[in-house]
Amino acid sequence: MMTNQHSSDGARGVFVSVDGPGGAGKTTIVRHLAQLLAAEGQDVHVTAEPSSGPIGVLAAELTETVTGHALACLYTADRYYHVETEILPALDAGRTVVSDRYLASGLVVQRFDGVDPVFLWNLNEHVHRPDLAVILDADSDVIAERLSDRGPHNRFQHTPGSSLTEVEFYRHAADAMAAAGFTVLRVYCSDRSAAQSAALIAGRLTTLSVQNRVAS
Ligand SMILES: Nc1ncnc2c1ncn2[C@@H]1O[C@H](COP(=O)(O)OP(=O)(O)OP(=O)(O)O)[C@@H](O)[C@H]1O
Ligand SMILES: Cc1cn([C@H]2C[C@H](O)[C@@H](COP(=O)(O)O)O2)c(=O)[nH]c1=O
Repeated sequence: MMTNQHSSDGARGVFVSVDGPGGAGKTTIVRHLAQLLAAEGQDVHVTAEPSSGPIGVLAAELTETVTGHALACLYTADRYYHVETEILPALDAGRTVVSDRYLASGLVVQRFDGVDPVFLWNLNEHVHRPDLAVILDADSDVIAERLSDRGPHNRFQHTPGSSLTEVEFYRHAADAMAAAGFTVLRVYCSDRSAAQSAALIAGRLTTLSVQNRVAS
């Protein structure tokens, strides 16, 4: 995977991605996190994948009907476009970018269609690294219950046992990313409220910013 070039003036913003199994609470936690960071005075840009750009809109439209490698390529194309047109410009403007789904989702979701994780990893090889990749982890029974209360968002969440499989896929993705040198924060969110998970992430971002200031 590509490593990022950081601007030498230290003005570039911080990029945090939040991924994890369906129903783990990504969207809810991102909302709390954005509020916390904004309350600290940060200029926060919340985004998501699929992005609202043309490839993201197409991917979202086709998710129920297109499968496998073709869909993986579409989501990865959206990711590269998302980085180029939205994430990097926001970071260059000094904003804190929080993405609801990013690379780890790209390493996981298409595995439900049988796509080889090595293919997914290679496809994403040049994706911009988040400063902090948060991966939510949870007891699969807890998130299966949250999903059934809220209702599934996509075909991947209809399969019985999908929560257990997805938890395992995200653990594998977190291990692979950590082994490749990503800064990964695993947040176990079965027994934490969304606000508590967001506070944990915000705390880690503060530590990272202090470390980066000391290092520069
Ligand atoms: N501790 C918790 N943390 C986060 N969400 C929780 C928690 N407890 C219950 N929920 C609820 O779980 C449901 C799923 O949350 P959310 O939609 O944020 O998940 P998600 O990971 O974004 O799901 P998806 O991948 O399907 O979009 C919501 O109704 C949310 O209110
Ligand atoms: C990034 C990414 C997303 N998807 C799919 C999975 C879902 O159908 C949507 C995301 O919607 P949600 O409300 O956040 O669950 O996008 C995918 O298949 N592959 C990906 O890489």
